Amino acid sequence: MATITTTTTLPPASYSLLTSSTSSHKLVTSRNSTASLGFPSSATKLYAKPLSISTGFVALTVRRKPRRNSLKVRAVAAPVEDVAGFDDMVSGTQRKYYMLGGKGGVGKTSCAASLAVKFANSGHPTLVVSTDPAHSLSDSFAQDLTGGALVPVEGPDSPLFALELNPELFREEFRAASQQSGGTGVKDFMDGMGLGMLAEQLGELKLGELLDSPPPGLDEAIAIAKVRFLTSEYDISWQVMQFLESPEYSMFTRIVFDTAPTGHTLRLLSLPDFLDASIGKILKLRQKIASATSAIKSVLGQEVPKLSAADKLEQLRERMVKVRELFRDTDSTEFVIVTIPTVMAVSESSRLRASLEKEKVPVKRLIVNQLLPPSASDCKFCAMKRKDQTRALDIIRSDPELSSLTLIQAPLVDMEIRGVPALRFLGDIVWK
Ligand SMILES: Nc1ncnc2c1ncn2[C@@H]1O[C@H](COP(=O)(O)OP(=O)(O)OP(=O)(O)O)[C@@H](O)[C@H]1O
Repeated sequence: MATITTTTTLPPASYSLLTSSTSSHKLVTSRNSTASLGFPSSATKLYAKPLSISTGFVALTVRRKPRRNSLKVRAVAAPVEDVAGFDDMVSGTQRKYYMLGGKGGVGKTSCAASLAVKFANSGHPTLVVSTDPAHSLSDSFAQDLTGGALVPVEGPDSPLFALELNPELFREEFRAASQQSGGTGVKDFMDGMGLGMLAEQLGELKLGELLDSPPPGLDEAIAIAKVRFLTSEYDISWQVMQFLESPEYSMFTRIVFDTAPTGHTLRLLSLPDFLDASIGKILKLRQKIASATSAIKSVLGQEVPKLSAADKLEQLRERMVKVRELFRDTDSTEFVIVTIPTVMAVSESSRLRASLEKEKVPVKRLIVNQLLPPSASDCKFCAMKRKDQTRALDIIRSDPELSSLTLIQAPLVDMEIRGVPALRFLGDIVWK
């Protein structure tokens, strides 16, 4: 048996997570604590009254004790293979980025949050960022992490901060920049080209529709319209680069992204190329306008207003190029696909891997979450479920996109993964 000692001070309660003999994990508590874990008030509530849940797989026992002394949490685990390759993930002090993504509801946030906790407990100052407009980091950590700014997460041994990106921020900045220039920015371009009416018409269309075969000869106008109707992906990429460039983020050696469900994330990843092309066209158009207006200026002697919205676009374009470089850097970045053992989820993961490959985003690991734990006596429902899951695992093993990835199998735990202690527990199972 290998013994892992974590450094944690518990509130006046004892806490134990014990697995049945079928599982290789045990988390037990004893007195003699060594370090401090500040429990969030919401998590403390969890321990306020005795609680005992036990099934074939995991038993969670929480008992209040009168003593105020620190308690030592000792995780005892049977020898495990280095399945996830966590040693490799944790080694080195140069900054690394891990993006976790997959279909909605498969456990992206739980896996991302547990990885962030594990990094922080391994000594890395860590940041966990949610790029999902429907943030769930606060729910997962059972702490209020909202507000679009860095918020310290209470609990882990080394600094862990969370950031839930605000999808409206860039849109607001862009709007402000447009207003500064005394007009609506992009619309000024369109009006200047006699395309104001077209801009209005394009405004009725959805971005996705605009992406499909733009009418010939109207490339530039379409490009403008696309950028004008910014989606949350623009906001997110903008902020990702903004915070990565900012000095206050330089302390973090591990940054974990909890990404939005597949569709959003793919749009986010393909955005740099798309914007590079679109903004390139807009800037060309801007040049044309600038030379035309300077000719007018020389005739009429009028000052041409500065188009600061266009400057903003130029800045956005530069940032997009950096985002693309970051997403594709095999030395520092990795996209971890999270899935569940169902045929539907596996099919989507296969498509996601293919798309990531197309975008040249490095992928090495696949987490199959919520696998039924081994059991000697399955009920009829469990037996059926297990059969389905085995079939899905077989599909993964023969799928051309997925079979080469390191397969990380994470069990279905019979309690809600919520709060730092539960995330630590999940992390010790998943990130071996
Ligand atoms: N291995 C597991 N065992 C038991 N419950 C789990 C496991 N993994 C995730 N869950 C639970 O499943 C639910 C969804 O998980 P989570 O929020 O991590 O998924 P998600 O993929 O981030 O969802 P969304 O796409 O909605 O953001 C949560 O209630 C979480 O506690």
